[in-house]
Amino acid sequence: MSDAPLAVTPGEPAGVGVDLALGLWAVRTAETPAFFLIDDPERVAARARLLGIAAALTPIDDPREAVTAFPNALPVLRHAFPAQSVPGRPDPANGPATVDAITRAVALVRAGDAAAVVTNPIQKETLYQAGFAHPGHTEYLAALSGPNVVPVMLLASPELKVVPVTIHIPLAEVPRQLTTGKIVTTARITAVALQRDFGIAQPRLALAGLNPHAGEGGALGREDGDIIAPAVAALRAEGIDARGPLPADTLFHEEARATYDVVLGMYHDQVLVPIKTLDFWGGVNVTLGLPFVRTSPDHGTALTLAGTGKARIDSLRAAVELARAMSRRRATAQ
Ligand SMILES: NC(=O)C1=CN([C@@H]2O[C@H](COP(=O)(O)OP(=O)(O)OC[C@H]3O[C@@H](n4cnc5c(N)ncnc54)[C@H](O)[C@@H]3O)[C@@H](O)[C@H]2O)C=CC1
Ligand SMILES: NCC(=O)COP(=O)(O)O
Repeated sequence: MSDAPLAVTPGEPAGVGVDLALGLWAVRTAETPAFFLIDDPERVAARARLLGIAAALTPIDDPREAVTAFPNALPVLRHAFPAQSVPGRPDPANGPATVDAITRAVALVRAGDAAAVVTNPIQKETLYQAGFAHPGHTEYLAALSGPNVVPVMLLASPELKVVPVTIHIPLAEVPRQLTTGKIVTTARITAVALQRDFGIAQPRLALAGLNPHAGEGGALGREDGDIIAPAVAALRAEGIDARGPLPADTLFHEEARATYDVVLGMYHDQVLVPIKTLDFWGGVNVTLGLPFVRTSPDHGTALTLAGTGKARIDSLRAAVELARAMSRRRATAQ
């Protein structure tokens, strides 16, 4: 299935997702992986006109038509949204259809009609208002995949790979939710994925401390010694090349980056700030631990840019290319 088309979701209809899909298709080359967008063809055509993109669209009902159509027109798998989508103005009325597009993409990849899922950004607050009960794609995709699936968020760029052990929770909750078991499970899934999906035979994992100076021997916080150090010991006992807890402030400069393949950080901003600072455009969000490949741009809905033509396609392009590479690698390994 590695050369099946990629299923691209629209994300927030009032955001930049559709602009990016149109923009990427418009600058496609022979090397661009074929993809189809799950969306309303009329809505996509209207956005193309607004953007001044002379994109040909092919409405499709069967994703298998996408590969043949792609060189000549952007294949759009028909998907209805109940409310008009005004760029920059999310409407919770479109929330269920936004989530349904993700659900459809997963069903298609699991049926073998798509090689991977590439999601455009969702406006999380708007989906919460519409009743969406998951923090984001990561947890929703895991829920769609089965009861025992533990998802791990990886942000990957040529410069750096990072994994937040805790993801979308309030900062005050981090010390409460951080456990040795959670760190070990996250690290195991990460190590397996770096081998399988990125071809790194012996991945080197650097685990950041939670507190300043990794706790300074307990004087600046006890979690580093009590929770993270035992996780590192357990991982090393299993043969995983893990180091830490390491002070986070000196973990991301160039020489430090040469000493590991991935950093596991203890909370979202500890690792997303460095990667988005180093490489906002080349970064890709990947969900590890799923029975299929899922990638996404690392940025959000960029509401103020929707419909303006100013949104950069780079991160979606990187997400599409990484999805293709990962799905090919998995197919070859089977
Ligand atoms: N995978 C997903 O579904 C993600 C969703 N989000 C959601 O996106 C919404 C907005 O989040 P923000 O924190 O404002 O982040 P954001 O990434 O949408 O915007 C941050 C800044 O980057 C700029 N930017 C983002 N994408 C760009 C692009 N393609 N080209 C040029 N400039 C771009 C924006 O204009 C803004 O100045 C939130 O609801 C958040 O939850 C955020 C990250 C990932
Ligand atoms: N900050 C990363 C992010 O929001 C991505 O979340 P998800 O929707 O991919 O789970």
